Amino acid sequence: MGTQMVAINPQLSLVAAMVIPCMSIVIAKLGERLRQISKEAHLSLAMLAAYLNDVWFSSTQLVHVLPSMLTVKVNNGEHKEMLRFHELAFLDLKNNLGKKKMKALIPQAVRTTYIAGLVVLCAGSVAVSGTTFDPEGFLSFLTALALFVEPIQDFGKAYNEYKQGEPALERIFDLTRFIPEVRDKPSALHLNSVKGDIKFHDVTFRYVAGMPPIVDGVNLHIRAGETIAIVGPSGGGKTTLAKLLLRLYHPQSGYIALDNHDIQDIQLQCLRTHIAFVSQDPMLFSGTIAQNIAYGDPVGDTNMRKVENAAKIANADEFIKILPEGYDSYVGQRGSSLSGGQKQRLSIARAIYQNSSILVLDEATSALDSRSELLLKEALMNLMASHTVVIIAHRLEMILMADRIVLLEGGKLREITRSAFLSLDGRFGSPPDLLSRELGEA
Ligand SMILES: Nc1ncnc2c1ncn2[C@@H]1O[C@H](COP(=O)(O)OP(=O)(O)OP(=O)(O)O)[C@@H](O)[C@H]1O
Repeated sequence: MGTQMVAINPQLSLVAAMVIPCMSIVIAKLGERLRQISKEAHLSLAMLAAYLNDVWFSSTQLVHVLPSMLTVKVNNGEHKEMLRFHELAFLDLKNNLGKKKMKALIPQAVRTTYIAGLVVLCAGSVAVSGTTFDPEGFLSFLTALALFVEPIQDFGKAYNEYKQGEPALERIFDLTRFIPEVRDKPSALHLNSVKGDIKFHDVTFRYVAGMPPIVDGVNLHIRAGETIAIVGPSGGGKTTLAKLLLRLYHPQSGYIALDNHDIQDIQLQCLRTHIAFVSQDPMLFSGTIAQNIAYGDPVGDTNMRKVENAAKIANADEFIKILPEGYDSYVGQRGSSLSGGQKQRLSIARAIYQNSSILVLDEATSALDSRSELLLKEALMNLMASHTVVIIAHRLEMILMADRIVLLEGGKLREITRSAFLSLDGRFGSPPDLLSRELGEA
């Protein structure tokens, strides 16, 4: 088409060619604007989705109430939430409308720029050269030009589609390029079994650079098969110690050894297989009770015999059995159909199912009633004989089960005797009258 145009009118062809760079600049500028608008639209949609996920969960027929909705209701936050929803939905609507408008505007703006540029340049060159106007030749030239311009416009459209999708692409690349801070060394060890001997060597850790350390030069030896209780003020760093053991973070100095191997030299997956962790916030996933208990199964299987055994030890069996579908009952999103104590018992059952050499219980019984805790305590007594157990607790019943008690305060760790702990006057545990009674029993 280009050669035909040159044959019809070389002068006008040159002028038309000169408009193409102008058009490219317009496409690039508008494309950049579309990219920005698309990014804002992606962000507002993500914010709306995160908000809906946090507060609401829509099923096909109903809007189910999530635990977060309980907080909204008891704090009379319905009106505030409605406003927040409207604000986010409106922002999303505004950004998406802006994107659609921009997409509709770009082809028109490109065409207008091209025609206007062409008219100006043609008129200018005709005026300057004084060439006589040939309507037939000009018409043939325009026809050839229209056909020539079509692929350029298609390119413009494709470029804008790309610009529109670029923010999403950037996000995907950000995720795929993300390199976790804690990762396996190429020569990391795989340990088939561990005894459960744990040593913290002068471990110092802070979450934020420049802030005082949460854990400051901690030394601790937990022998295989021993049960140790970590006590201390709320926010003192007890959970952080467990997270360091699980290699969720790296200490800034010092190291932790498992069976005399620095945990940084052990394969991450292997390390976490040997440590069962029950968090203070029992986290259940959408799925059945059996699937939740068998979540940590090394081969991704659900061994029903092991599931039922773990549930019995965790004293969860009796409430599971009376559910209409027993172990096949769905727990709802984040276990929303279960009570706090039931969720806690399922988390404990999950840890027992894992059958690791080390069991870390982080406030694992805080939501249990006295009877359930007593039953669980008996079960744990049996487990303690063959496992290394770390108990992070405020409840005296749990603390006094340990062979040793360590106090973490101001980042420093020190071992204390039972009587020294009890003389702390219930600062980090149950009230003093209960402490005295327990001391008598102990
Ligand atoms: N991811 C994080 N980023 C920054 N600071 C954190 C993070 N996690 C915990 N912290 C801070 O570290 C400190 C210790 O938290 P940690 O959860 O270890 O305390 P804890 O002794 O287990 O408390 P509690 O008894 O209340 O459970 C707290 O001040 C907490 O705010």
